[in-house]
Amino acid sequence: MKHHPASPPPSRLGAPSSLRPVVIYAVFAALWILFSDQLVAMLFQDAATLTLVSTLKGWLFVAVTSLLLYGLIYRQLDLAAQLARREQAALQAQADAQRLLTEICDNSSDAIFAKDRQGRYLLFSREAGRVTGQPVAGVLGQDDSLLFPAAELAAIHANDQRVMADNRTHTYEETVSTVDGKVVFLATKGPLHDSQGQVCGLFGIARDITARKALEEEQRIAAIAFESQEGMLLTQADGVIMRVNRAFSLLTGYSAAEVLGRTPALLKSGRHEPAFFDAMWQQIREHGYWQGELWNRRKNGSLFIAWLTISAVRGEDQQISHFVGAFADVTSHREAEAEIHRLAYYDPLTQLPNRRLLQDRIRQALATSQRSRHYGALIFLDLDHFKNLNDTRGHNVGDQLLLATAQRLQLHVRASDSVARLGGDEFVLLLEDLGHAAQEAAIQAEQVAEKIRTALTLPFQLGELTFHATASLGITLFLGHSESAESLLKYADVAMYQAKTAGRDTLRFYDPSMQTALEERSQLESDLHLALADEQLQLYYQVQLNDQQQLIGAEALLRWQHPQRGLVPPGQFIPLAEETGLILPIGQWVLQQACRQLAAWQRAGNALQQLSVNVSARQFRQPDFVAQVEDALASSGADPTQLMIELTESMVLDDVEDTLHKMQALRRLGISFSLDDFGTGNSSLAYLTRLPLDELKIDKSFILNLPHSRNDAIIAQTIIAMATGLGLRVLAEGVETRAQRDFLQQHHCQAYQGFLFSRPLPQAEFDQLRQQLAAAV
Ligand SMILES: Nc1nc2c(ncn2[C@@H]2O[C@H](COP(=O)(O)O[C@H]3[C@@H](O)[C@H](n4cnc5c(=O)[nH]c(N)nc54)O[C@@H]3COP(=O)(O)O)[C@@H](O)[C@H]2O)c(=O)[nH]1
Repeated sequence: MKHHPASPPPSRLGAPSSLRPVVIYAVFAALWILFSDQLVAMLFQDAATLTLVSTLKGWLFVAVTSLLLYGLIYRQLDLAAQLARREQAALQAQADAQRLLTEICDNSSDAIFAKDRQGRYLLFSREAGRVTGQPVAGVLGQDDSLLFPAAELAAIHANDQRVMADNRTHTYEETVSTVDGKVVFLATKGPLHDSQGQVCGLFGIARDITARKALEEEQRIAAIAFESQEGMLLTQADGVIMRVNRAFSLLTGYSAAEVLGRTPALLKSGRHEPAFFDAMWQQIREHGYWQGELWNRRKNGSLFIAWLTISAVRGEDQQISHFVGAFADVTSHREAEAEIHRLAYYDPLTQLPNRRLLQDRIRQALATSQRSRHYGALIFLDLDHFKNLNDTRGHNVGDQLLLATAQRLQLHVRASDSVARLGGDEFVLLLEDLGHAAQEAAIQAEQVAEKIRTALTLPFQLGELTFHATASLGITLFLGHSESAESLLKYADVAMYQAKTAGRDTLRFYDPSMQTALEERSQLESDLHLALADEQLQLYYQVQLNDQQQLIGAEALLRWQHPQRGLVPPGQFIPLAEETGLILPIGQWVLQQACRQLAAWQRAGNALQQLSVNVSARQFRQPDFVAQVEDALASSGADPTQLMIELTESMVLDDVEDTLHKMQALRRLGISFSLDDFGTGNSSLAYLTRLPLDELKIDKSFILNLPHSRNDAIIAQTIIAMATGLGLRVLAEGVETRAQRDFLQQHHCQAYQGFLFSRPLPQAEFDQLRQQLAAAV
């Protein structure tokens, strides 16, 4: 760049040009004085000298005048030259400034531009041309529609207008499409003015801040992410905590100030071995990452399970510079999962494995047995008469027995064996590793089963109740995969039923023939469901006589007229009905039918003195049993005094208070009571005196061997004496022979029932018998 000095060039005369005319005139004046005529005349007397002086004076005048003229002309010429030089310098400065501007524009990494009021480009820098992909020359005089899509023009235009309207500089972020894609510019735009100071356009300097914006966005997202729901902590490479988020404080109870400068070791729960952390850090060092669950301790000491991710952050030198930890409290998830697992695989009452888990364990045991060729065994256990306890004492007491049973079972198996509860009173034991030989395995399984059977006979203390339980057990052996888990369970179940059939409180091994019996039982059960609806049930009547052979009443006995099997005796289906709960509708039907028959006889003028009806424990324990009886009497119109309800000793003893309460209520209606099967239970004189009984029935097992059996004879006599003493009528059932009847009569038995007089008969035949008996009197 050239330098243009502001001062003019030095004078050739050696003096400043402004002094030059003064000097000239000063010299002239001096010389003029010197050569004045008077002075010359005074100084020089001769003419020649005077002429010479006069001539010199003339020449001097000419020289001075010429010099003066020359000075004037020179001065004018010098001024013109100066002016020309100044103009030249100004033009040069202008050109320099233009070139400077162009150079700045073209070398700037920012896009620089200027537009007129109409938005036409006046200036467009090289960078502006590059990003828009347009030649600079082609853009000048054009507006933005040449450069940007229509959708982007409005914002640019609005910004431009604002700058011009405000007449001041503004900075905008403008996002436009360029050859580099969408680019965010930080555009500084200011007004341009014309010579009158009017806004005539605008200039702009636009800087590409796309990368910076992206970085800012990343940082913003990272900041949001850091403040997420997950606990976050950032540590130095040495583990010292540098930063934690709010969720960290919420989850751990530690404020940021409390943990900064410390290490995450302050969260240690003490539940993990050092090896756990060694493995964790080794993985982070090798893979830069670890994810998993660990127990942590909050500030308040409580523990929680954290699902933790640790990521190593490496610097440019690839060395770990930081660690980022993110964790969520998954304690409730894990608890819920554990609860779901517990519910899915464990019995909620006893916490023993349930059927699902047992089946799984059996499958595993089969696989183990397949490999080892060692036998295993399944023992299926069912408590005897558990339903009675449940029905009579309530579910709470029943549950206590199940819990106590579960505990005893666990005491008598090895840790490697499994005890499961399938439901109700059914338990299964899975024994493994019983040796190579079947016989040896059977002996071992039997020993365990026997030990358990014996253990269960020891009294259970259920609250205030001392309870004696027994159980029936079925055993099946297995070796390898010869049978499926389901089949084995079925076999053990079948064997258990065999044990029940054999009189309970015993054990049986599985025999394939048992399966048939089980299937029959299950068929019977489904048939029984239909029996009521299809009116296959009937009441038979068995006469009861006094010692004068006179009819004093009858017992209603249930029969099932099965379409294929014929007449099914109650001994075969009443226990099944009790187990399935069908006894409730069946028992209700019996009551109603008995009352209807009593009323029919009454209406026919053939009233029966008394009709005994059997009631099951489950039926009697129903809270609305009294109402059911009332309903049967009311709907039939039967006389309550003709109805006698037979209860058993065990029923009465199960809950004496409830029994008493119901008996008293029924007694108020006029109903009488007979105590059935007397002598077979825990005969207790104490309760006999408390209950509103009318009759004792000596169980037929004591009659069967009379009069020969001395024991039975004594028992029968005692019962008769006791009943008489209590003012109760005594009835002997199962009287089949005259000898029995005679013996009983000798000992003052008052009433009799048995095949000697008649079998239970259908109503029509019973009516005929009654007529015959009446005629005989
Ligand atoms: N809950 C209900 N139980 C009922 C009902 N009907 C009957 N039962 C009970 O079923 C058991 C078997 O009854 P059943 O096969 O009818 O046997 C009764 C008589 O047939 C039988 N009996 C009568 N005389 C003799 C005899 O001389 N010898 C002999 N071997 N058996 C004889 O005794 C049974 C009557 O017993 P009990 O009821 O104890 O008086 C039985 O337990 C019935 O209770 C019902 O409707 N509901």
